[in-house]
Amino acid sequence: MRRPQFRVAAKQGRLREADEIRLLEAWIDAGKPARGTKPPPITKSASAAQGKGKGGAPKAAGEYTEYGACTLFDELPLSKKTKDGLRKAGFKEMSEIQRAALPHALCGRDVLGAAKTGSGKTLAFVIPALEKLYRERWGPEDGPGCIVLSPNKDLAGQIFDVFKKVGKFHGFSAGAIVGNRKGLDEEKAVITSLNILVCTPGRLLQHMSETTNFDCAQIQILVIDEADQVLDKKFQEQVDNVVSQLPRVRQTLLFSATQTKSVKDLARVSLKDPEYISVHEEASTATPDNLEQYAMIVPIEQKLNMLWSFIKRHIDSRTLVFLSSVKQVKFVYEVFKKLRPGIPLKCMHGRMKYEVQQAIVAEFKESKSVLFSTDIFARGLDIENVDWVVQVDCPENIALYIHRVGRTARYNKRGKALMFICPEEERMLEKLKATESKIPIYIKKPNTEKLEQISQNIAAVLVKFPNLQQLGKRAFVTYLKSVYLQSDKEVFDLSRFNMENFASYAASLGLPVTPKIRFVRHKKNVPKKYMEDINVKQMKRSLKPEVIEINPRADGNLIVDDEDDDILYPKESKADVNMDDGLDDILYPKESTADTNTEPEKVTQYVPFNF
Ligand SMILES: Nc1ncnc2c1ncn2[C@@H]1O[C@H](COP(=O)(O)OP(=O)(O)OP(=O)(O)O)[C@@H](O)[C@H]1O
Repeated sequence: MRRPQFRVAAKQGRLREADEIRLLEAWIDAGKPARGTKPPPITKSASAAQGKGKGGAPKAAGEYTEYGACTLFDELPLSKKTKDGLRKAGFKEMSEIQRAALPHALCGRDVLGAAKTGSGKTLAFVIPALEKLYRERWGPEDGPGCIVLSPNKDLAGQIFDVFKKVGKFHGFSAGAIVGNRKGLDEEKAVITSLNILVCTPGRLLQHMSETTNFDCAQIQILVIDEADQVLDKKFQEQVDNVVSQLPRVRQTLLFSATQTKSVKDLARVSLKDPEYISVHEEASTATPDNLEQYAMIVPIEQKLNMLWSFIKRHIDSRTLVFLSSVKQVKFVYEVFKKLRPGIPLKCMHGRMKYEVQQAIVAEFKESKSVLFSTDIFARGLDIENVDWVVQVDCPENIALYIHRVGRTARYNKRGKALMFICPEEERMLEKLKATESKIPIYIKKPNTEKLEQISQNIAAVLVKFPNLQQLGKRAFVTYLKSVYLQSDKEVFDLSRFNMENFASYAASLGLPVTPKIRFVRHKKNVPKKYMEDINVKQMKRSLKPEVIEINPRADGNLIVDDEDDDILYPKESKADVNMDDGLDDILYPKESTADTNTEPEKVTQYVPFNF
């Protein structure tokens, strides 16, 4: 039994909170910015005026200041607990997006926020979420009050970490739902009691339909990070289903560096009279100012040589390398590791267990190294001091380019980005260089004298490690598949490559022969035996069994016949092979045990946390 003095202290604490909430509510109401307004530019005199009646805390009882103009977190109408959390985490001055979005979000308005990568959008929604629940006096017994949707579990984990830091002194329970299917039961046991849930739409929906007593009818605030991606067609069904189960009266905040402008998308989440906040709309570039961007025309068969030479010449850098498929990431990582470039190598992709990914990110943060990754980490991943982002494979579109390069030059730091572009995909370069794209990218000529040729060395590695040969073959096939499945045919068109390109690309991967791939078209739901194999004749005629011939019909499905189950039947509209919707182990077959870079599986699920 609690001793009386504890009860007295608890009661006094509650009363103090109630007083604070009353004061905050009055302050928020009295000083709220007019709709559609932006904060004034920061000038020295404006800064000095803070706290003296312009944007500081209330001067006297009943007298409130406008907070739309302030520059410091301390000057906002925030609870002491949030201010203490911010101070402890080292956040003092607001970034542009925070200055612009927080005053509107704090007074309960819906916000559609856009700002460059690395500009601090996370705090622009974490703070209002904490404050909303605090002012509503949300308690553990009230269940879920805030949902944050993120496109993948890694980003969910990262957002959760920010909640943990800033919400340290609050009493909410929160969790990032980041586990695999095995952890579902464990999640079910706690999810109903979490106040703040950070998760992917797929996993949330799964709980909505399978977890007894999991009720989101009281949700006060819905946040969608990377909103353009989460509202994209890949998540459409899931998001619509989730939103249909949330109350209509709620606050909604959408953020992204490349924001959706589609009215239809916005209608789907029923934004009410939202504030459109795009702090960098007038900026001359869509990418961070401190980012140097280069592109290099590199033939497909020279990409690995170029990558290797780059790594060897940047052994004192922290470099993030993007490749287009899991198989490529694994292959390049394994082979380069065997060739010992003189800098630690790591690899990361969406099929790894969450804890393994976390450990790899932590190691990458610690030491100068090269991290090979799929696009699962193109968005949101916040690692300080990444020196270089290298895109070995062409990004699917301009938005993806912006997010990939945005992994460096974060929050006023400097950074560099380099993209390899095959001559066959040069159209992408034109698109990036177009005035409206606002991407200052410079063409760099490859220095062929310094280019190390490593195909022979890779071939030797493959002889020594036959399982890598299989992996190389799969990397080859999945690369072609990823190009084939891209929707932008102006950029991605396999027919622009010729047989020699493919043969030398295979040789550059150290493969003794070009893998035999047949692209077969067939009508939907037509049994395999009736499929029209258009290439057999051509292949026989040319007597080249490794012929790759592509001749898809507009409505045709693609079959890659290489006896590799998980690439045999690519999902069409859900073409992103790296997409993580929280259901990865349902969508994709388990990896074979030959996967050498994943640690033993642990059952990971949620990471609940009581603030
Ligand atoms: N006011 C601030 N003062 C100091 N550092 C900040 C501030 N706001 C954010 N940061 C830091 O800036 C970095 C980038 O922030 P954040 O990840 O929120 O960017 P973002 O805009 O969401 O980027 P992306 O679009 O790539 O997801 C983080 O390390 C964060 O801690």
